[in-house]
Amino acid sequence: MNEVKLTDGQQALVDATDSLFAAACPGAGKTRAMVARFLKRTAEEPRRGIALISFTNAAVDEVRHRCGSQTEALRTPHFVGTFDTFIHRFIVTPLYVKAYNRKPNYVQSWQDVTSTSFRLVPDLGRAKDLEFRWFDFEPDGRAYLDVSRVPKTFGDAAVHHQLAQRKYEAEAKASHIFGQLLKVGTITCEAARLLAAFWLNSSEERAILEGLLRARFAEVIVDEAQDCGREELDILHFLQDSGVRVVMVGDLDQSIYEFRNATPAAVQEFAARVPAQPELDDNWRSSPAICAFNSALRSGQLVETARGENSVVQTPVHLIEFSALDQIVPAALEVAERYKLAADDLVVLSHAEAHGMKAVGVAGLEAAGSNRVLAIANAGSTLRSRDTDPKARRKAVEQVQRAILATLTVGRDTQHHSFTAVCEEISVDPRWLESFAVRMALGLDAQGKTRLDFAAEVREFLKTAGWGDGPAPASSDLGKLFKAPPEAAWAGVSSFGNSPSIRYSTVHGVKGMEFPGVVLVLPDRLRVDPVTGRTVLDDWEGAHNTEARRVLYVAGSRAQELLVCALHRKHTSRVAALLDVKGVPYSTA
Ligand SMILES: Nc1ncnc2c1ncn2[C@@H]1O[C@H](COP(=O)(O)OP(=O)(O)OP(=O)(O)O)[C@@H](O)[C@H]1O
Repeated sequence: MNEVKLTDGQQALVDATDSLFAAACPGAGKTRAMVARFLKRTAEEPRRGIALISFTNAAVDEVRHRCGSQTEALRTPHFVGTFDTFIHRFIVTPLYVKAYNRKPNYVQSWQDVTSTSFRLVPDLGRAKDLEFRWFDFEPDGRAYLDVSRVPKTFGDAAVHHQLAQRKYEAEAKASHIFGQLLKVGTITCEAARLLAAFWLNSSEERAILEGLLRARFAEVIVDEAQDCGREELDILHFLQDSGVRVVMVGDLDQSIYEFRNATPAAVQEFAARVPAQPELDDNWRSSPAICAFNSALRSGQLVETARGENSVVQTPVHLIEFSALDQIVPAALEVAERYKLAADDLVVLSHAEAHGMKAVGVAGLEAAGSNRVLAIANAGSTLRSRDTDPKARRKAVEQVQRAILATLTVGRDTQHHSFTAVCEEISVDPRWLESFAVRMALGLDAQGKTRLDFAAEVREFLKTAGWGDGPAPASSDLGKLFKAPPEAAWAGVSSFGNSPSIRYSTVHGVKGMEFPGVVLVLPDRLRVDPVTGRTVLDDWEGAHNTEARRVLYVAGSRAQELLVCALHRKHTSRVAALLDVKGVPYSTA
């Protein structure tokens, strides 16, 4: 087992006997403390379980890893998993089985189910498909179209106007599809949350669940509790009311999932009502200048102190100015060099992926559109490049899997079914499909080939591949499904080979992670909030606690030794003035 030394503050979280909400600064060792508590509590509770809930699979993997050899703690009755899995397994599945007499099949998102892209009849003209994610659903399945989510690319002004006019029709259709999905048991995370909320409102179902959960769990620990949305808070309330101890730890300023209903105000309100609210203000990750930067962006009173090995690092925050995004990396590398940091130590972070990508010189994947041949070319180069992040790799493989699945389901009605359900229906092992997709993507190299040649190669590969015991595609379908991509899109393929010399990610993609150096990009045009009319710098200057501001805080607080703010020249003086006021040590040299 790992020898873990805890500070007094961390130990207090481990030993607490009441429900609590601990507010912690970045790098406070939240996960370390929560894992220590989980291991202690699982050893103490022989019969009932302890649940440790995180929000992402990456966080769950990290917790599992940190449990080391103590695998007893990972077995039933205990639980380590995401909030979604908890909701599925312990709330929705038992009640769904009772209501429908069959097991539900969970999928990640609406996009995994074909029928959630649909068209109206008669059609809206030259428009793309309508998408489920533009709708909000009520627990009873009623749908509401949020026109602000309909992208400009959906169609021209006339099409948008028509959609607004036929809003009720679109909502009725979405609602109908939702009902179909529920009936066949295809449930997304979002639908599961709705169902959970629906059932928690019924006293009969509540009584059933209360009995089940109280018998099963003594305690539920929630890491990164700031990410709780309304539904999760309702569930935690319910658990508390059912006599289950609830232990939460989080940093409200790292709440960056407003699009998922996570609002720090609601979490704060919840926190104020739990019996204990300890604070952790020692930052074990970052240098004093980075801690000062964090405190300058924080909304609450907490002031953090650098405590770890980087507390002796004197490096100020560096401001570098650019007028074009491709100037950032050379300037950042030059600063890094002064502190003996290399390209590998750095990550470029931006709110929108496109800015980070452009800064490091990567061609956009979205160019792939819906052309399968292009998706396969893309996937090959993504997998071959050492530097692409795991999410991009997974996305690329998924696109290839979809392309293969399309060849095996020609003429079948798969639209209401998830990826896994389709595999099941045509007897294809999802793991086989994944490895086939990877083999195919790596086996075909688009570099230096014409679009027509490469498309022919893809068809040939599929024609001659070993399909094992499973179904094989009909060669007559291959020509239709694997057409050569348009010339303009193919031109991007030639730049695939140039892998970036420096990592990049969105801020959302690096939550919970840490890097020796962070390069935080503030581009030319900052997003203007449609409601407040303010940009992130307006928010910072006006002391408005908004998500845009918290995104900056999450980004900066990932840095251990060096934080470089890469600012479009329009913003330099404003940021410098803010750092002056807040007393953050910085350099523009
Ligand atoms: N008591 C401690 N002594 C030494 N190092 C520690 C201690 N606690 C945590 N650390 C180290 O500090 C760093 C930050 O810890 P961790 O990532 O768990 O923090 P966190 O609170 O989850 O951060 P964030 O919320 O910002 O993602 C890690 O490198 C961790 O190993």
